[in-house]
Amino acid sequence: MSDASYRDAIFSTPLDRVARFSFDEKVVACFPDMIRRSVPGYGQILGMLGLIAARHLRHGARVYDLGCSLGASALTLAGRLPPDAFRYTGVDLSPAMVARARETLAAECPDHVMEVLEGDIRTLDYAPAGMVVLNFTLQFLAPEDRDAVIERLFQTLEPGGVLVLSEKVKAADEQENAWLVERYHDFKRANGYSEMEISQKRTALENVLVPDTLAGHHERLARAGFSRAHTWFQFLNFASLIAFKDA
Ligand SMILES: C[S@@+](CC[C@H](N)C(=O)[O-])C[C@H]1O[C@@H](n2cnc3c(N)ncnc32)[C@H](O)[C@@H]1O
Ligand SMILES: O=C(O)C(=O)C[C@]1(C(=O)O)C=C[C@@H](O)C=C1
Repeated sequence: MSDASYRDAIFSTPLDRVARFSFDEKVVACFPDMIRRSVPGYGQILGMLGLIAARHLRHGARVYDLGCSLGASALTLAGRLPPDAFRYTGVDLSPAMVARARETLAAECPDHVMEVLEGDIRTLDYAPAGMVVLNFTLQFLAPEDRDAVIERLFQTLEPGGVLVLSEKVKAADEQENAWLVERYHDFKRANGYSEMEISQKRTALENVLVPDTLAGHHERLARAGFSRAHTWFQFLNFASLIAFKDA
């Protein structure tokens, strides 16, 4: 994957009009670099997926990775679990992402059962699954569509199944939120992004990536039927939750 991946310079020159952020070919070409430099804890969250699957996934069960982008979660799972331990189904709306994910997975994990579907996670016809990964994807759905997707995922999970939900979050307290966002921008500066890149990306993501509060996520999971959910990771304004369906 790294061979054909470029440094993210998408917002490095001044733009007359900053377009809405979209997962097009330009983003696909630099996505591994973009997400690593833009999401605090991304590598750690990915690394834990294999350990969580090793503990919670029924042997041979299906794993859905919704908004799978280039299939990074599939690569981590394949690095931890043998081929017969799970069947992977990645789903993404972006044709460019799907094409690259298919190439990568065929080349890197030829012995694992890996499929990547081009589709919308709001309307997909789901098959029963032991684990669902929703890493930095729910935040891109219109807020009014989120409840129905989480309810659908609850129904899709087998008894004893788990949902891993990672998201950019906002703090309910205004001052706390401002502090987190400022330090997040420091994090981006430290990772080599300029003021112009930070500000143009922020404009491009306005009304496209709409974060919920952590409490909002927990309430939605409870409404959908999950009996328990924990926040197991937080780094600045990025967090990951695990939700359990009763066995
Ligand atoms: C930030 S990326 C996810 C990163 C990825 N999960 C990872 O860990 O590398 C969000 C992805 O969600 C996809 N996406 C957005 N809305 C979607 C939808 N309604 N159905 C399917 N995929 C969607 C985008 O195309 C994009 O690839
Ligand atoms: O750059 C930002 O401000 C982000 O919120 C990072 C973020 C995300 O959280 O999904 C936004 C878009 C890209 O997909 C990669 C990372």
